[in-house]
Order: sequence, then structure tokens, then C-alpha cells
Amino acid sequence: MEVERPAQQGATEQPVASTSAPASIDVRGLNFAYPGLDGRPIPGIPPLLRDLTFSLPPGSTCLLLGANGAGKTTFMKILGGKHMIPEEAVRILGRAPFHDTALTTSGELAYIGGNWQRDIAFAGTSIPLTGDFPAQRMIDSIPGVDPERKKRLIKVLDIDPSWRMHQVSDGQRRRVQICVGLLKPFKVLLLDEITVDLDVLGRADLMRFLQEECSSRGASIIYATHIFDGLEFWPSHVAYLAGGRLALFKEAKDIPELAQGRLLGLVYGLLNDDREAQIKVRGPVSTEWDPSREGEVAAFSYAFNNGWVPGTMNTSLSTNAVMRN
Ligand SMILES: Nc1ncnc2c1ncn2[C@@H]1O[C@H](COP(=O)(O)OP(=O)(O)OP(=O)(O)O)[C@@H](O)[C@H]1O
Repeated sequence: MEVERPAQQGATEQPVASTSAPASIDVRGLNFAYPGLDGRPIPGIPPLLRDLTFSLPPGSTCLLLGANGAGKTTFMKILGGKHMIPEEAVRILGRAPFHDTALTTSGELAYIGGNWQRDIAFAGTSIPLTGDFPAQRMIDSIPGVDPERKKRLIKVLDIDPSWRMHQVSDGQRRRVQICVGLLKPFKVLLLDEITVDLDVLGRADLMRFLQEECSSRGASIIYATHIFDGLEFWPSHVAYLAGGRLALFKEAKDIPELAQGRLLGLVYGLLNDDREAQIKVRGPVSTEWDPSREGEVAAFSYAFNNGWVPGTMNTSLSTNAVMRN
């Protein structure tokens, strides 16, 4: 197998995205709250995402970071057109991702995330996937694909087309999932923590391939992850989500830790600051469980996860979440 080694830590040159072209991804004052069981905003709970504003030019490779529960997946799903939001709040390639369904059906906007399970969710229960088919059939099921691109992806992801999909390991299944998701030449790609199951070489090859896609075709990628090793070479931008806001959004060239090969140290510091800020706001948490306070605790935990700051609460719950699978 031919493998490409990841860039040396500490001696990295970050990609630079084009700044003169119109933005690939443009977010203007985005607020988002999940609705309660009655489908309405939950009173007294601020939006999960608050007044998010940023834009990425074509050719960007943006790392999206944040603690568990910070809202990364939610944000990526919004960008991917899976939640309904006001049309003007998010523009992908100048279009509204939820309302302009051609963006996703054409493959121009691609979202790869979540698990590919062996079970099929059906009417509230789940049925084991019993089909026996090779990886090649999954890959060939996408119509209108450039055969050279297909070959290249199979090689980059080191896929054996004869793998039986019900027998392969999680990492092998993940490789096929990623391959299928990348067959169409995207213009904007949203990757939500999809490299967890990949071994270190597989991940390095994939990240290098994705970076080339951005530099050669002007495509843009946002990649949300908790795995940072060897990624210093990859981003043109870094974003950190905390308390519903972008606590950091910078070009890679303005982040010395990347050139020094210390991305992990940077994220560790950001997570630590984030946690300390949360503790200051909420005080110590009781470890005693009182079942009579279940509703209150659920509301508290939601508010805590969202970095709610009493007194500065923004109650403009502008969005009803409508989910598109
Ligand atoms: N469908 C939903 N309905 C209500 N709340 C939700 C829903 N999905 C997620 N949440 C809440 O939104 C918050 C953010 O979740 P999200 O999955 O976006 O975070 P994340 O940053 O991707 O976390 P992780 O790093 O753990 O994957 C969490 O508090 C979660 O409980």
C-alpha cells in the first residue's frame, strides 16, 4: 500500500484560503434553540447557538472545536440544511441550505457525520441489517460519478471493494461511508467527527486528500473533531465554540501554536478556560439525586450545557427546529 506521511509537527505551513472571492459559507447573526416537547421554544432557556457570525472564503479548511455539548453537531447540521432556520441567517455558496434543496441533491453541499449502523431504525424499533453486499456495490450505487475520482478515493481510503458490508470492522465500514460521501466533487463539505474509527495512516491520507481538494478546486471544508494529533498542517482557519458563541475564530497564520505543532496544547487550554468559566457561572454542582426535582434538573442541565449566564440571558428564541433526516 502506498501511504503519504503526515506533515512533520513543528515545521508546518498552513494553507491560505482565497480572501477576494465571495464567501463559500456565510453565517449572519444565527440563533438556534431546540424546541420543547410541544414544538415551541422552552421558556427561560436561551438559544444553544447565539448570534453566530462568520464567513469562510473558497479554499478554506476550517477546524471546528469545542467541548462535548457545545453545539458543534447542531451547527454542522444547520449548515448542512438539516434544520430549518431563517433563510438570511446562513448562506452556503450564496444560497439557503434548508430551503434550496438542490444544494444537497446536486452534491455541491455534502454533510458526512453520524454513525452508519448495522441496525435500521424503523417505527421506533430497530431491525438488524441482514443484507450481504460488497463495498463495491455501495460505491457503485451513486450515479454520475467520475470513474477516476472513484478509483482515487478507493485508493486513498484503502478500501477492498470485495469487503462484505455486514462483516467488516467499524473502521472499514467508516472508510466506505466516507468514500460514498466524497464521490461527488463537493463545493462545501461538512465533516462531523467521522475519522474516529480510522487508523492514524488512514486519517492522515484522508486529511491530505481533503486539503488538496480545497487548494486545487477552491472547495471548502468544516471539520468538527476531538482528535487533533498531526492536524497542525491542515486548517486554514480554527473556530472554537463555547457558550453558544464563537469564542475563537482565526486564520491559521495568526495561531502560533499551529506552526509550533502544539494544537493539542491550544485546545487543552481553551477547554480548560471554557470549563472554568462554566463553573464560575453555575457554582458547584450537587451530586445528590432528588427525583422530585427531575424537571428542574433537566432544565438546569440544558442551561448549563448551553453556557447560560443569568442576567445576560438572550431570550430571542427565533427558531423552531424542523429536522430533515
Ligand atoms: N434533538 C435534540 N433536541 C434537544 N436537544 C438536543 C438535540 N440534539 C442535541 N441537543 C442538545 O444540544 C446540545 C449540543 O449538542 P451537540 O450534539 O450539537 O453538541 P456537540 O458539540 O456536537 O457535542 P459532542 O462534542 O459531544 O459531539 C447538547 O446539550 C444536547 O443535549
